[in-house]
Amino acid sequence: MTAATEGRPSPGTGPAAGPLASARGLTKRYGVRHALAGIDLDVGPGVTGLLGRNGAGKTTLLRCLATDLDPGGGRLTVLGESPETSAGRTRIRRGIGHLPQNPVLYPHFTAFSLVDYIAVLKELGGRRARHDEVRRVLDAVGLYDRRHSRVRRLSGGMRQRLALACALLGEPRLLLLDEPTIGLDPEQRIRFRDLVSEFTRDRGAVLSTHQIEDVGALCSRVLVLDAGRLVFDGSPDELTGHARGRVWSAARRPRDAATAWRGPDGRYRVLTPEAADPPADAGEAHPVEPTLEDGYLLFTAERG
Ligand SMILES: Nc1ncnc2c1ncn2[C@@H]1O[C@H](COP(=O)(O)OP(=O)(O)OP(=O)(O)O)[C@@H](O)[C@H]1O
Repeated sequence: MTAATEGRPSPGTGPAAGPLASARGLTKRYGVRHALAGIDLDVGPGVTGLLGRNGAGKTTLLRCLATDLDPGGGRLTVLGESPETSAGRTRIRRGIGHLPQNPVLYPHFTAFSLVDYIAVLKELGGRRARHDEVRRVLDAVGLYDRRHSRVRRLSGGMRQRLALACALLGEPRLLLLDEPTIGLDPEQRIRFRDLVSEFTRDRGAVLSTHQIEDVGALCSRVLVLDAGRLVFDGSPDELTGHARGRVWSAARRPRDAATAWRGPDGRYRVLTPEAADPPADAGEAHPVEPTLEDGYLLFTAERG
C-alpha cells in the first residue's frame, strides 16, 4: 500500500552554504573521562560512516550534533547554526533527524499516533499535511500496513524502523543515525540502505555503526574514532587499502598476528602488523584480498 505524498512539508530550510556540520576542537567530558578529546570535522552531503570501538565516543559525538548534549569545549555549528543559543538549537532541531541509540517509544501508542506525536512536537504543518507526512515516512520504512498496531505489538526490528520513520519526518537536511540497522532482517537492511542512499542524494547523514558492510555499501567517507579522537578520515577504499598485502589465508594461527580467526573451512584469516611475508609459524599461507573490515581491524589493532 502506498501512502499519500501530497502536501508534505518542504525540507528543513536554513543557511545553505558551507558544511552541514562543522566541529573545531570539540570536547566533551563525563567527570574526568574525555568522551571527545578535540574533534575537528566538517560533514558534507552523502553518507559519512562513523566507526570505532565500544566507548570510542560515537554516540557522544552524534548527541552533540543533535544538540541533545552540550559539548564542554570547542566550536560546533550544525546547518550553519550554533547550538549555543536557544534559537540556534531550535533551528538545528527543526532541520535534522536524529535516530538515537536505544530509542524510547511509548508502548501504548499505535505506530501512526506515535509518529504523529513526534510530528506535532516538530511542529510539522497543519493536521492534514502532517498526517500525509506521517503516512509517507511510515510507508518509507515499510510500516504503513502496521500503522494501527500498538508499538508494544511490533517486533524489535519494526520498532527500530518506527524510530527511523520519526527521524525522517519533515525531510531533514541532516540525518544522525546511531546504530540504525540493529535488529533489522537482511531484507530490511537493504531497504534501509536504499532509503538512506536516496535520501542523501542532496542531503547528508552521519551513520554510527558496527555493521561494517553498511559502511561499505553506503558511505563515501568513513571516520574512525578512538578514545574520543578522530584517527581516520578517508574513503572506504582508503581504509581497505590499509590492509593491502597484510591479509592471509593460513593453515595455522600464528603467534604474532595482529588479528586471526578460524573460518568455516578450518583455515585462519590472518592480519599481520607489517606488509611482508606471511608469519613463518602460519603453515601454508597465501595472500587474500582485504576487505573494509580487515582495514578497520588492522587500523584499530595498531592503536592497542
Ligand atoms: N552519561 C554518561 N556518563 C558517564 N560516562 C559516559 C556517559 N555516556 C557515555 N559515557 C562514557 O563516554 C565514553 C564514550 O561513550 P559513547 O557512548 O559516546 O561511545 P560509543 O562509541 O558510542 O560506544 P558504543 O559503540 O558502545 O555505543 C565512554 O567511555 C562511556 O563510558
